[in-house]
Amino acid sequence: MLQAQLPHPSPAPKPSTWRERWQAWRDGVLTSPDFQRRAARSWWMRPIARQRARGLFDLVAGFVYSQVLLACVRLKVFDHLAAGPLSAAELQRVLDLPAEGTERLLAAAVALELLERRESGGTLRYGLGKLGAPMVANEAVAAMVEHHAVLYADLSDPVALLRGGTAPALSRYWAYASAARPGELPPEAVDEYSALMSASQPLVADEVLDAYNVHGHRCLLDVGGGQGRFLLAAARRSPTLQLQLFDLPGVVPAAQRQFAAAGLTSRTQVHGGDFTRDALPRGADIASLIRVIYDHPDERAATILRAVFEALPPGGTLLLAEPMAGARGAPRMGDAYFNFYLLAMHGGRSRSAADLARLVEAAGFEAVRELATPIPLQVSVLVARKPRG
Ligand SMILES: C[S@@+](CC[C@H](N)C(=O)[O-])C[C@H]1O[C@@H](n2cnc3c(N)ncnc32)[C@H](O)[C@@H]1O
Repeated sequence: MLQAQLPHPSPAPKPSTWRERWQAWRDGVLTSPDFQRRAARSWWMRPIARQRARGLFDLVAGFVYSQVLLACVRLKVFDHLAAGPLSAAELQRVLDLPAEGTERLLAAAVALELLERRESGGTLRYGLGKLGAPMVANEAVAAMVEHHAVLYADLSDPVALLRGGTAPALSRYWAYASAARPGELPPEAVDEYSALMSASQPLVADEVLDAYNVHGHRCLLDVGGGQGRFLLAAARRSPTLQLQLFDLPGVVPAAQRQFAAAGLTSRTQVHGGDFTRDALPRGADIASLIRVIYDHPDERAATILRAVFEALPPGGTLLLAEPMAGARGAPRMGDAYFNFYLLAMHGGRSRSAADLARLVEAAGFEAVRELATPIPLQVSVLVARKPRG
């Protein structure tokens, strides 16, 4: 029905260059059912045809795969197998599932390489697969997997989301993203996302701190530092480093509790405020923005970067880390995943390292460079300097 209301696109312009003519010919060939049938039957084209069919099927079935992982996380399947493989009957008992549900889950998890079938002495057991093994006691990924229930609910009508005008649950979850005055949000509005960020911070902190050595610095200001997990990791690397955290007032009590529990209160200053309105604390020679800028549209991102610039002394260092579009080996992460996630969240943008470098330079920084991280899918890093003169 809706289809009938869509305007017809105007006819495409005739291809004029050799490249456009070749692309038009290729589109015609690849969309032809006759070609697809012949490709699947030809011995030399079959591997390509199968690979494409598999790729397309994976896109169609992606949600099911995610839910298999969610079931494994909720049932703590990976943790149950951490001590060694178990039979289906043993797993059925610990998972408290009916026999058929157990068999189906195990078959799906094996197909997705989360688990592995292992036979020995005529007994079939299930052990950790190559994708399941890193999930053992992995609080960070488990928290993200659980969190995706909110995102997937918002994505149930992706066209409505793209058209705007919906009220995605994710934008309520990240209360600051659409609040007129985020500085007035109470702890109840920020606690849930802050706990998620804190739980997932181990995916990021070591990558960033391996890429950039904070040892030579005196004081690190983490802007939008949440509950302080990144600063705690930095403090472990550099025992003399002074720590400053700036985040919304609602986040401050939880951050203070974390520093007190780690015995770091005397090395730490925690400041509450709104980085789009308030000045940031002075005194640090390095400031970090970890998973902060991608939450915000360009104008607000520029305001935050200028606030950081103002807070640093001449020669001060900016450390900016977040997942970036176009990251090496992870083309889908920025342009597909974060692009839609940030749309549902409201107003953020997945940016490439080059886009971020332009924003950083526009705020006044110089000598912007990208540092290599082992897993750019998780985080990429830029460093820049405030001019000395
Ligand atoms: C995506 S979280 C990242 C938290 C932390 N840096 C990390 O990587 O775990 C963004 C952080 O920015 C903070 N934030 C958002 N808007 C803010 C504002 N206007 N002023 C100060 N902090 C803000 C949030 O409270 C949150 O802690």
